[in-house]
Amino acid sequence: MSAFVSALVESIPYIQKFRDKTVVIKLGGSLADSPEGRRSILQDIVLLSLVGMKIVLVHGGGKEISKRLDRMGIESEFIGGYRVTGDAAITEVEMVLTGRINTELTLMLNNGGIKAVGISGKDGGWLEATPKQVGEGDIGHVGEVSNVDPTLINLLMTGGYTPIISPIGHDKDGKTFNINADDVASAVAVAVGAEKLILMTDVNGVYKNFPDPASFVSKLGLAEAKEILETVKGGMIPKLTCAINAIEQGVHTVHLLNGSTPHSLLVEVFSDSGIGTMIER
Ligand SMILES: Nc1ncnc2c1ncn2[C@@H]1O[C@H](COP(=O)(O)OP(=O)(O)O)[C@@H](O)[C@H]1O
Ligand SMILES: CC(=O)N[C@@H](CCC(=O)OP(=O)(O)O)C(=O)O
Repeated sequence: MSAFVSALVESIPYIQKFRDKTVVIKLGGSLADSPEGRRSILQDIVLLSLVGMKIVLVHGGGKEISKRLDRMGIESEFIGGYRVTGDAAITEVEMVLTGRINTELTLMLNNGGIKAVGISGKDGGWLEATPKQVGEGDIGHVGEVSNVDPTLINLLMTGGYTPIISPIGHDKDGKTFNINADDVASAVAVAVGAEKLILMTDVNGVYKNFPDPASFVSKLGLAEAKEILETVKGGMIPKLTCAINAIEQGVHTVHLLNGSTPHSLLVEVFSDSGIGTMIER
């Protein structure tokens, strides 16, 4: 049997298992410098949708936001992996996330062969937030998810549309919040009862001692994930935190994957071996 046929045959049980299941995929902004990686992820998403999985795509955009803020003369400062977001920054953040990245991904997926609809948390008012307390107190317009109403997302999926989500939320007074995209993906995965949450980033997954390749972890239970959370740094803090929260609230598995590796998404979902870090209860 050719390798091509073997791979197709190996994928049969996975296609059967995940048909009609909801999978939330988060695309990290760290992949902005890898257009090839991004294109292969979007192709994979088209394929997963065409074989019957219900995909919800949540995107970040940290790198592009930092570039934009730099051009505007606004300094980027992070506390615990979260961007301090003042009044001047929030307008730029929303413009990059909802105005640019969301529309670009939506267009690429529509041209790629599935029906995609871009939304932020403001459309239909489904994503409510409160000020996030980090360190000393709240850090401007940084939001913590306080409520997800999954009605709009479910409506889109039922109608055959793939929701593409920009992580911008709001409160009842009309204040706009910049929410970490991992946090939004995790909250959405819980609210829609997702089978899987897949976080695509620019590293292979979780390392016990980053970046020592020998310390890479391919499978983590909940207790071990909590232990490792004490040692990870930067953007891995919100990522691992939200992976743990998702599992504790009913999502079956969370996968951390390197989006720069071509078609890592297909390999992770459709093969026995997997390629990233899988976290399960
Ligand atoms: N223990 C660790 N394992 C893996 N990555 C880590 C670890 N500690 C810190 N990191 C950093 O976390 C980054 C991923 O977070 P982030 O840059 O926010 O990605 P994204 O934009 O995809 O959300 C990696 O590029 C890496 O530099
Ligand atoms: C509060 C906060 O930190 N928000 C993030 C939102 C974008 C994001 O999460 O992008 P990545 O997925 O690329 O990290 C930010 O401003 O960078």
